[in-house]
Amino acid sequence: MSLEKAKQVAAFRAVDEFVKSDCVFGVGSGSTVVYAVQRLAERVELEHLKVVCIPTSFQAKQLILKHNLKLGELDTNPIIDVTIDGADEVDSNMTLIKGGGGCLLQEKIIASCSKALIVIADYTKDSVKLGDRYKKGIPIEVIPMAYVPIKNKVLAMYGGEIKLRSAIAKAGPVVTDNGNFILDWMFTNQDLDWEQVNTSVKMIPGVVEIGLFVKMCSKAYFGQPEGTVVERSA
Ligand SMILES: O=C(CO)[C@H](O)[C@H](O)COP(=O)(O)O
Repeated sequence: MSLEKAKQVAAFRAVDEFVKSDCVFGVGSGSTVVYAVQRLAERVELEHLKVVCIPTSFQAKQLILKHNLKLGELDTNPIIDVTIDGADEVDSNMTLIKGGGGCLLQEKIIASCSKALIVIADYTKDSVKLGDRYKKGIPIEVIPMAYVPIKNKVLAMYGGEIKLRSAIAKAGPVVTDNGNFILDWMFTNQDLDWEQVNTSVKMIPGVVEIGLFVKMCSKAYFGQPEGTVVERSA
C-alpha cells in the first residue's frame, strides 16, 4: 500500500469520527489534509451536513472553495469545534513538529482557537522523540529583517544548525502566506524540554511563531502500510 493510501485512510477516519452537522471545522494544510477535505465534501453532500470551514493557509482556503464548502473566518467564528491537520512528526507525548509546508503560524492560531486538534498522518510521522524520523528540523517563522540575529540567538541557546528555507521555483527564500521567512532549525539535543523551547524561542524579538505544538493535540490517526489506522490520544 502506498504512502498516499496511508494518508487517505487516516484522513477519512478522522473526518468520519469528528465532523458533525452544525460544526465549525478548522482545515489544516498539507498533502494529507487534501483527503480530509475530499471526505468532508462527500459527507456534506450526502448527509446535508452544515459545516463552516476555517482555513489555516492559502492552500486550505483554495481547497474549501474548490469543494464548494462554506468558508468562514475567525472574525465570525472565533471558536472552532474541531481542527484536522497534518504534522511532520508526532512524539510519544503528542508534541508536534509542524510547518514543513510553511503554514505553521496560521495553523497554530487556528489550533489555539479549537476545542480539539486532531492530527492525520501516515506511519512515517509516528515517533518516540522529535527528530527520530523527521530530519528537516523545527521551522521558525521570522520577520525577514531579523533572520540573522534570530538564527544566532537560537544557536547560542540550544546549538544545532539553522538554514534559511529556500524556495524551489523562485530564486531566494520561501516567503510565507504572511510575508515572512522560515528558518529550519536542525536541533541535535532530542531531550530538550519542548515546552520551554517553545516559550523561549517565541520570546526572541522578530520570531513570529515556532512549529512546535506542545499540549495542543488531543488525538492522532496514523495510516499504516497495510491500510489500517493506529490511533493515539493525549
Ligand atoms: O504543518 C504542515 C504545513 O505547514 C503540514 O501539516 C505538515 O507539513 C504535514 O504535511 P503532509 O500532510 O503533506 O505530510
